Amino acid sequence: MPIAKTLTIAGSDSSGGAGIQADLKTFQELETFGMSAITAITAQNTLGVHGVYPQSTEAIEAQLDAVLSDIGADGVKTGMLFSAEIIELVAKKVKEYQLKNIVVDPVMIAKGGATLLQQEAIDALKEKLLPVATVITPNLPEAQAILELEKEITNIEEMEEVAKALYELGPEYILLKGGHLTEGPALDLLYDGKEMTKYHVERIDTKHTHGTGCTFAAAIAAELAKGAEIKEAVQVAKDFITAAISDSIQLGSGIGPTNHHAYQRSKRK
Ligand SMILES: Nc1ncnc2c1ncn2[C@@H]1O[C@H](COP(=O)(O)OP(=O)(O)O)[C@@H](O)[C@H]1O
Ligand SMILES: Cc1ncc(COP(=O)(O)OP(=O)(O)O)c(N)n1
Repeated sequence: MPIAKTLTIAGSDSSGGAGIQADLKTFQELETFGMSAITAITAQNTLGVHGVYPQSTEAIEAQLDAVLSDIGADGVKTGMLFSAEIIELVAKKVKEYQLKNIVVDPVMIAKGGATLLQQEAIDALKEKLLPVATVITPNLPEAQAILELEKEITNIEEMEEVAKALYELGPEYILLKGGHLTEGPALDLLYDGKEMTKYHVERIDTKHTHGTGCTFAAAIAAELAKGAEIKEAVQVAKDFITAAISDSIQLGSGIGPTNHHAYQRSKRK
């Protein structure tokens, strides 16, 4: 069987734990052929984001056209898109190349607080990209920003209401991540317009969770690209990220990255 082709459209994280680097490691570990279009370069380490250098829409379009006109993609993950112009370009390319299996991780703010999506780009995200997404993977603060909610989302009942409201914006599926809940298990909700499916694992006691959202979304894209159904793709991604967090790596003096190789290693035991 030919190898499934996966494309990440995201920002570069120089420290290797999040962004393009996390996505490519995940694509590789899940036995797909990973490719990239870099939207922004970040100077980043375990202590935070020290600089953000967005690429021109010309450079991003050239990367996308080069890859998609020749090789194509069976699954796509979008991460840090930074501006309304970049979001509009990506939405245009999704339509132009009739891309399938689009996982939109609506990255907005890094754990250290740095802005990875301009505030004024949220409308473009809602109007242009969410309607063409197969699945969106917001964390709780991102869901709150998209829906312009004043109050924080704090429990499973509120998460269910939020998933339903996000579904009205047009994606085929909503995967609402509950990593930011302050107590209880690490719980995520998948909503398909009818049914809520819950994925939960015991919360792992570690501060080294840099890049968890990127890794999780990239794993979903890889599994969809290989032909998995959505529930199965999310289950593999949940197992992948749980193994990666369980075996997270203490590098630098801040929030370290997860271990992208842990899932394959645990399967071999
Ligand atoms: N401490 C933890 N233990 C186990 N799973 C976690 C932990 N923190 C996050 N997760 C899981 O990692 C994935 C990414 O979630 P989250 O941290 O909410 O995203 P983001 O990195 O976008 O903020 C989700 O499946 C979430 O449930
Ligand atoms: C270049 C880049 N893209 C995305 C992120 C955010 O990644 P995420 O998985 O949400 O992890 P944290 O920033 O929350 O650790 C990033 N930091 N850099």
